[in-house]
Amino acid sequence: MKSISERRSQLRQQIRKTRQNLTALDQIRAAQTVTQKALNLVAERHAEHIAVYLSFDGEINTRPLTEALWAQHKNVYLPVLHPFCKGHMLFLHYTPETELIPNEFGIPEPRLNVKNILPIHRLDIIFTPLVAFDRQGNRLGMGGGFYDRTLQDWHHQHFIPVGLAHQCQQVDKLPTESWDIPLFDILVG
Ligand SMILES: Nc1nc2c(c(=O)[nH]1)N(C=O)[C@@H](CNc1ccc(C(=O)N[C@@H](CCC(=O)O)C(=O)O)cc1)CN2
Ligand SMILES: Nc1ncnc2c1ncn2[C@@H]1O[C@H](COP(=O)(O)OP(=O)(O)OP(=O)(O)O)[C@@H](O)[C@H]1O
Repeated sequence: MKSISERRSQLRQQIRKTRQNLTALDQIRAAQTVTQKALNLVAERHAEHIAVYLSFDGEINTRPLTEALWAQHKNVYLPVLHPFCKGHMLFLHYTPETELIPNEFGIPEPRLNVKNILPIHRLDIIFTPLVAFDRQGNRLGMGGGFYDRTLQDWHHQHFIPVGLAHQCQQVDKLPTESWDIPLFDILVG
């Protein structure tokens, strides 16, 4: 019998490969569907401060959503790896003028500037990347535990965490760890 962590890393590899193999047309359609669902949720929650992420590795493309949010004069934020608190993230204001520099994983992020940090408790929605999810709303990420740490205890906070995913990322039941807390919702494209 394989350990939970072995099963999680095997699943991570398998679904990342499937996701990377989606066609350009699949990607465009999925992003359109998810953008519409996300904008509906933003309106329903009267959300003003919204965290997104810059997509890579076949993740749902958040660019159309980001541009729609800017057009609605919403405040948009991106995760930035914490410079010395290993495994933690900060959320920085993101505008079309924001200068981006690649982090240690090659994902572009805003240059760290204390003036642009928004404390997590002021966010209304955190749109969350994920590799795999199940019907219960559990998520499996890239394996760094970054979002796990940010989202722990979210029921006692103001924001809601909402995953964005392709249909092919759904599994029957994820092998979960003690720190996994189901998301508020997962929008599927
Ligand atoms: N778009 C996006 N941004 C994000 C995340 C994400 O999942 N998606 N993260 C969500 O947590 C954080 C970054 N987490 C990551 C964790 C591992 C790897 C990665 O590529 N790992 C390599 C091996 C490790 C290495 O190169 O040091 C791999 O798996 O091949 C990338 C991002 C913050 N920003
Ligand atoms: N709430 C937490 N507090 C402390 N450590 C944690 C927490 N959540 C996860 N970790 C640590 O982070 C590591 C990676 O966790 P896991 O495999 O669940 O990441 P993931 O959900 O795939 O990644 P991510 O959240 O970055 O997308 C684990 O080995 C675990 O020790």
